[in-house]
Amino acid sequence: MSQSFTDPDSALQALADRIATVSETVRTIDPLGAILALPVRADRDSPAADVSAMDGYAIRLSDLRSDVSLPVTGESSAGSPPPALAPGSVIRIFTGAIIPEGCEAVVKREDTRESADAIRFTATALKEIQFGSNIRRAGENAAAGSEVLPAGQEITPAAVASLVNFGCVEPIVYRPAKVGIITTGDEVVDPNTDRVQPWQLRNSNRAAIQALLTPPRFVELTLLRHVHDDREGLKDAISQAVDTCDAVVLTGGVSKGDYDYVPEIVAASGGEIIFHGLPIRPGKPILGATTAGGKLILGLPGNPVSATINAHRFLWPLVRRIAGLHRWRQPLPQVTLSEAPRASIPLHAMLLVRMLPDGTAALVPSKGSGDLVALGQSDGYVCVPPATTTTGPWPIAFW
Ligand SMILES: Nc1nc2c(c(=O)[nH]1)N[C@H]1C(S)=C(S)[C@@H](COP(=O)(O)OP(=O)(O)OC[C@H]3O[C@@H](n4cnc5c(N)ncnc54)[C@H](O)[C@@H]3O)O[C@H]1N2
Ligand code: MOO
Repeated sequence: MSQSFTDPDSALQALADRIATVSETVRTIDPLGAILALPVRADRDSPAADVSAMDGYAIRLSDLRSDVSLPVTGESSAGSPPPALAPGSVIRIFTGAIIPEGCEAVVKREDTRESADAIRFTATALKEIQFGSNIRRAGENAAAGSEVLPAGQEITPAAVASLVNFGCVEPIVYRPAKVGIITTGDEVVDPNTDRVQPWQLRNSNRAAIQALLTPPRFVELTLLRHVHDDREGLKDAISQAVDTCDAVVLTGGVSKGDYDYVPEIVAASGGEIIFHGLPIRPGKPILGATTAGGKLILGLPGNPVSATINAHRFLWPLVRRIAGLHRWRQPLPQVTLSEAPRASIPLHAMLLVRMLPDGTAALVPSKGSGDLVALGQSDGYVCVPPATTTTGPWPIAFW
């Protein structure tokens, strides 16, 4: 039963609650951009031993005096085990090298006066060095066995560094979410069509949604179809897409026209329509549904600005969720508009904006949801609540 929602975020949440997430996992040696299916644990303490945080000298605190010249009796360099530290002497040590037995602090080189094979301490060293100074303790980042990366996290370049450090060279990740894009409409033609007639237009919706989903590794575009405004053709396309994909997004055919077959086909196939129509502009006719098996069917309005904005606002977070990301909803930063929206509408408005050098956002003049010029010139859109004509700050989503 389709529900009536007063705000788009609760509609998104209700749909998210009904869809199944990917459960199959794979082991990969090339994990960048994939989503961890199991937490990663430290295979040993990090750091693995007490190590020096600075280039300098390993000392005993009882030797930290102004009146002594201490002989340098050895060296602890990264990559080899250290010699022991005898009382009344120091050991030259390098960043990352293991702390010698008996050492209680490391003094930076620049806080010593160095001669050929002995050192004296400067006033700074005498004042500042305490037990443990410039020593990174074994296990201070993580103890062996503790969780260092949670399941459901995207493997970013930063996470790759962490994985490798803990010896996890073949993490277990979710297989990508399979998404199918079906565009509809007799007037819509391939962008490579030679002579586009006045009654035709190029398929910009497919290009926009494809572009939106292309960067991440956790998405696989499994099916790209265009179908004419024909009930049987659309039914077949949807059924084939549902068989092979985790999520199917359609554009066009969701409104109230005679050829708008999407809602009835979804309903007839046994799916559950969570919403059909939301108090948003653009995108009022949007349709959110699930199949009996919990797959997502999202029907976006055909108008290109509407399709692009709502793919970003609804499809993108839902695909992230299906793919297994725990933080599938990304919090939006707030921005103040350089001028207030002129008209007050009783809908949640998503308004195209461009960032200005002073950090405010200017509304991009737009002729409506078919205006691909305004769309192309925008940096993103702001989400303004109903009946609002103030400059905010409002949440902003960047493309
Ligand atoms: N009687 C009503 N009419 C309309 C309503 C309404 O509530 N009552 N809502 C309007 C709104 S809002 C929108 S948005 C559109 C959405 O309608 P559809 O989803 O059925 O989309 P279409 O009619 O198929 O197409 C609308 C528009 O977009 C162009 N289009 C379609 N597909 C593509 C594509 N792949 N690439 C580029 N452009 C595309 C299409 O040619 C139309 O110009 O309905 C209003 N009507
Ligand atoms: O989705 Mo419609 O774009 O509100 O015109």
